[in-house]
Amino acid sequence: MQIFKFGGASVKDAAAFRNVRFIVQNYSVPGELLIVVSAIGKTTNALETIFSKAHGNLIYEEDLLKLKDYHFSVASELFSQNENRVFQHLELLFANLQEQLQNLVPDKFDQQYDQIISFGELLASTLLHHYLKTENLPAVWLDCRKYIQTDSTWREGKVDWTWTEKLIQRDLPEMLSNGNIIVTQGFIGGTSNGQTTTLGREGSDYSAAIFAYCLRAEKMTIWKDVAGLLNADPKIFPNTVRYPQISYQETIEMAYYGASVIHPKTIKPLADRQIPLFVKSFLDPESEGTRIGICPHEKLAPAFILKQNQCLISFGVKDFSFISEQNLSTIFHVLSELRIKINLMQNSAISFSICTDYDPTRLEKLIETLRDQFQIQYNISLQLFTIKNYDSESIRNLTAGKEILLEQRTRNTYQFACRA
Ligand SMILES: Nc1ncnc2c1ncn2[C@@H]1O[C@H](COP(=O)(O)OP(=O)(O)O)[C@@H](O)[C@H]1O
Ligand SMILES: N[C@@H](CC(=O)OP(=O)(O)O)C(=O)O
Repeated sequence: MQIFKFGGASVKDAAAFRNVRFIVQNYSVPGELLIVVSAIGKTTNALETIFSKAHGNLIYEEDLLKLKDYHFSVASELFSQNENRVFQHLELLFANLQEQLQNLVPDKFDQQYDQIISFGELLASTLLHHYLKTENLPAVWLDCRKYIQTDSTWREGKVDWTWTEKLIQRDLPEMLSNGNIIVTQGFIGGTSNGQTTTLGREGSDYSAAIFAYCLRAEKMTIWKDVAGLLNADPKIFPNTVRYPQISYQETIEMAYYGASVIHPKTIKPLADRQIPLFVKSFLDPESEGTRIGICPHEKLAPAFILKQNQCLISFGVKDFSFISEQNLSTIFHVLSELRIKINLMQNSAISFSICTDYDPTRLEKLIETLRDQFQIQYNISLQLFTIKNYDSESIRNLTAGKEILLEQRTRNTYQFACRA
């Protein structure tokens, strides 16, 4: 059996849904397919805006209506009005969403975030399930919150692998053996007491990998708007090249450094069970794409990765002592408590610097906690560039004209933070 994952871009309108149906019909067999789908288009961003407005007691009704219109306009193009079960389902979901938005309480921000933001995937999977059925495909809708079990680390639920695998193995092989195509949600999971969690933004690739792992799938395909895994994001860098095949190791590093085409957590479950991952274009499904798996280490074209909106923080010692392991341990402890992830770090005799994603709330807490012990300085609005498998020409071309604040080079990887 295999797993298909369709992201927001591949289900952004009615034509995109028709294309998904074409791919399902032509590249899979009923009884051997589980589909993971993300929220349509930019729905998750829209839900984040609605949630933060509702939480701040601001007017959000217009945004909610726009989101509802978007879903109903896609539905109206796909379904005739008299075939109304899908419309009822969408109405119910929006009524539920509205009710939850009206009952937010001031604390529990992250917990409530998950309950609200998860509606995107519930809506998208409802649309896709009904649409495939209308097209005479044997689709069944699966509530993945009953299968992907997580702890209650809101916004980044940690998967309970043993329990998740047990539940999936208990029910899904039988559902598939009855000839069904399972349609489920990406990005979301559930706790043992029935609360919804999310797995981290852009986490649907990871959801698909969880299902692939637990079902010991033969392969998994993520359908994207690009020709495969390229050596850079074509929206940012000109003249990209596609990797026809690439190892898990190389891919996991690219994802870690910020290649947003694959969620960084996706690779490990697949590599653990040696399940190949295909990145293919939903715009040109016949084309070869990229195969990620066990493969010989060839010399790869340099890969260019850009992380935007970075913050460079420097911790200086206040007396004339050096940065010690004791200091570092204090800093790391606070970073871990605040869930601040380090993208790059470097120390000198009297200071320690890190580059992280800019999050004003977390930064404020960090400074508040450590200001008595360290002199803290920071710069925001920075870019972090990484070149994997660099050569001197790629470094020269990329750094030209940039004001570099921090740089680092290992045998295979060159990184620098600079002003945007
Ligand atoms: N190395 C890369 N190769 C291909 N695409 C990349 C790469 N790095 C970033 N991207 C971007 O990833 C996008 C696809 O990922 P994403 O938007 O998350 O898809 P979806 O939300 O549909 O799953 C591409 O449109 C491209 O702009
Ligand atoms: N909808 C979620 C999860 C996701 O992975 O979406 P996509 O597959 O469109 O990147 C998000 O936008 O974060």
